[in-house]
Amino acid sequence: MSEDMVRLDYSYCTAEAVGQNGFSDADLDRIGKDAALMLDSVLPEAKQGKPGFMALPFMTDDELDPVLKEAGRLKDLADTLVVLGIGGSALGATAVDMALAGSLRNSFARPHGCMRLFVADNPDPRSFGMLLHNLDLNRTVFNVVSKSGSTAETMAQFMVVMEMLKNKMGWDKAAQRVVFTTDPEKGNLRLIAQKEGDFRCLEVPPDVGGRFSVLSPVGLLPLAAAGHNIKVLLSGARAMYERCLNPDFSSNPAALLAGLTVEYMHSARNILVMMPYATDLFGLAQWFAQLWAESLGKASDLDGKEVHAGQTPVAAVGATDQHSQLQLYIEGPQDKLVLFATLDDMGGDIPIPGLFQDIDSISYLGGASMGALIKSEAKATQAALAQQKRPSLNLRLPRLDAHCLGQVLFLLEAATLMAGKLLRINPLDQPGVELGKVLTYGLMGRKGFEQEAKRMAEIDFGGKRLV
Ligand SMILES: O=P(O)(O)OC[C@H]1O[C@H](O)[C@H](O)[C@@H](O)[C@@H]1O
Repeated sequence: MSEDMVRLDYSYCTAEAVGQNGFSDADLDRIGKDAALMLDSVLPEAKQGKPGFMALPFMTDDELDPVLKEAGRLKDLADTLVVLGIGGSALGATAVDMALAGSLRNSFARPHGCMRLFVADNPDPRSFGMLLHNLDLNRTVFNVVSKSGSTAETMAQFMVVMEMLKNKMGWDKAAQRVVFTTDPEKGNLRLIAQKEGDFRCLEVPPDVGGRFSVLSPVGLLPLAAAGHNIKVLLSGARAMYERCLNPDFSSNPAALLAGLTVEYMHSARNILVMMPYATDLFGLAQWFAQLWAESLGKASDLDGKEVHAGQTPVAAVGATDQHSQLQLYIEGPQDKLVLFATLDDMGGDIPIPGLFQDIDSISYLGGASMGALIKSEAKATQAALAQQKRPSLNLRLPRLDAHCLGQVLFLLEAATLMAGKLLRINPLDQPGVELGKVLTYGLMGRKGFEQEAKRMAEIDFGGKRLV
């Protein structure tokens, strides 16, 4: 196996490591048989690039060209890019930018040729207002990302920004500073682009759902503008695609991840904690939370039977959350599976100087390094969980670069699809989030949603009992 490969370590899911909460060889055989049936249905479609996210790693240079050209045009116009989008239209760009440029990326100047990237994903007037207040509009461009083109939060942000830009520089110049990423044919952004003419547009492939779209122009444009090598990101995803199409369960990391997590769901491990031991991977854990939650949290199975499937994802980060959540994971309810992610090469190390050698309780740190400390903590935490018969998995990344990240993104997407197939639910829709949306439309007075406004008056219990 190449040294560049992301590996899945499932040693802490075995009976040897966690007793009755782990799997024996016979269990693994059984899980493998179910997974083989699942792979029989997934692989022929995946080979055809279905569902749509399977084809994204294979975008050709011709398909990438408009993305790279647009990123270049934006860089010529400005040094700051603000993405207006939410959910799958926001989390992927944040995850990759945070991973590759660091959690503190917006606190310091970026290297030459790399735009500052802000992802404004919430219509919270306080935080959005503060961002707008601090932006120099002459040096800022905006990427409005919405597959549907109807998401209230994103459209509201767009309208606010457009008004500001228009007042400052007139409509035509303002429109040049805004690029849409949206469906090729449908939706309000497409309509506005057709009507107003001045807006540039990139396409979200119609068969790629928002939470699976990070490797489409949704994620690729902002990432290219921020200076990340999107071709290397895709090459990592391609390498993982090959491995996820392996019909042999025991060599297929996505099938293993899906098979083991679904098996744990069946034994009431209803919570999946993703806990990377790297501050800069916290965005990845948040991106994964949407992917896992929206894809697997379903009321009914493919036959319409009520199942209420799913596993609650929790985003944590090591070592930080050892000092906040770990107590619960080690001694609380036996309802969790922890998915660690660790880096073999932390990307630099900091030696700890040998100060205070007369204080035994800290002298051992002198001469060691921060990298050695965080790596020991990751190992110790997995082992400590196992001592309490708590299973865990570990995604081992050789290092934090675009190639490894491309592998991880694709692996988690493929595993999510496969988990959905094993659960016999549809992992590609999200019917449950609709009701809240239409009730909001009712409250906001949207035409055609008068019934929802009435309904809201009946079911709004908020504020009825205040203390
Ligand atoms: O890209 P958009 O159409 O604006 O959608 C943004 C988000 O909105 C929804 O509520 C969906 O639940 C998400 O899956 C989606 O990523």
